[in-house]
Amino acid sequence: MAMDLSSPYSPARSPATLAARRGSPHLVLRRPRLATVRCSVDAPKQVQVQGRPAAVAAEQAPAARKECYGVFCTTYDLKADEKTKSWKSLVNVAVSGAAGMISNHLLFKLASGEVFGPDQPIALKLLGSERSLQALEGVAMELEDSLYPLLREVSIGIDPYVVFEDAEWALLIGAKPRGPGIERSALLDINGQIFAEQGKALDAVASRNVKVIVIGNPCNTNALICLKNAPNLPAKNFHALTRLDENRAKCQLALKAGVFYDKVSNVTIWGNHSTTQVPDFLNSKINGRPVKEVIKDTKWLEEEFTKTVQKVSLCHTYILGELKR
Ligand SMILES: NC(=O)c1ccc[n+]([C@@H]2O[C@H](COP(=O)([O-])OP(=O)(O)OC[C@H]3O[C@@H](n4cnc5c(N)ncnc54)[C@H](O)[C@@H]3O)[C@@H](O)[C@H]2O)c1
Ligand SMILES: O=C(O)C[C@H](O)C(=O)O
Repeated sequence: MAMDLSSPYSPARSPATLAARRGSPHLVLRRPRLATVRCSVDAPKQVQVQGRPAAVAAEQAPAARKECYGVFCTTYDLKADEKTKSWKSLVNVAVSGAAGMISNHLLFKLASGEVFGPDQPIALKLLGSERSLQALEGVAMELEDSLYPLLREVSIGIDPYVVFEDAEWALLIGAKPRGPGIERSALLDINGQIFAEQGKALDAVASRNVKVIVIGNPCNTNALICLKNAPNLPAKNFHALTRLDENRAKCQLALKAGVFYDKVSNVTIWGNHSTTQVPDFLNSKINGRPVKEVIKDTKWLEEEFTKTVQKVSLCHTYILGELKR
């Protein structure tokens, strides 16, 4: 199967390309509350927009209309018996910050079956910000062009109360990322508000057993904020993606010892995902032996190792920031 893994910042999603694809010299994007893009033998026919055949539009009462576009609108010409019999029932997965960099990696893994399995059809509900809506439409188009068999439905929107409806998974990535010289703690105010609102929205409209994974930083604090704003959902369903620092510490120890990282174990990070964190080399092991027995350079362990793990993300963030430009 051919896949398009191009970057969200590639020319494929430039306004000019989007406009050309729409057959208009200027891209005039409507601002729908929720636009639905369907790919399903089961999907009801959807209203066509922007230069697409309008035949199905007449079949729907105005009240039932939802915006959509592209090949999903016309419903694939698949016969129901082509649908794999062993497939599970459709799972609704909401992703926020869907036009951003992290999502651009994740969405295609979700759509391909890499995350939920090759027998798990998926409906993607993509939440963007007002500012990112145009890029979000580009993301939907790239998903559309990838023709993933498991991807049965894509919807995009900017209202969490609409996008999170019936979500069984909510992968919350959308947040203001750090810029050069900015610490994560400085983002707490603005990102805290985002996660308070999204917690309320999940509480109101998501599946009662929705699993929430917070990625947007500071992710552990944001997860707590989200959880506290969703008192009707099980607290055990809220998680924060905090493994990154452990992986970074493992990687640094492996590099210094000249071993592959599977030989490094028992690594713990004390403190928050910030420049005050303490990566614990005292209890870590390499090939089952205490790190200090393998890495004799105590100065490196006590100074450079800690600073590198604390700061490495800044370096990555700058590089990725450069790539975005
Ligand atoms: N936990 C981790 O391991 C980990 C790893 C990498 C990045 N991150 C965090 O993930 C977040 C996203 O990073 P990125 O590089 O994709 O940033 P990005 O700027 O490329 O994308 C963020 C997207 O979120 C959108 N957005 C902002 N507010 C929103 C809202 N209220 N609702 C929906 N969408 C909104 C923005 O418009 C943008 O498109 C950052 O907070 C970053 O620090 C976490
Ligand atoms: O630094 C960030 O905020 C993004 C990510 O969590 C990282 O550490 O690289």
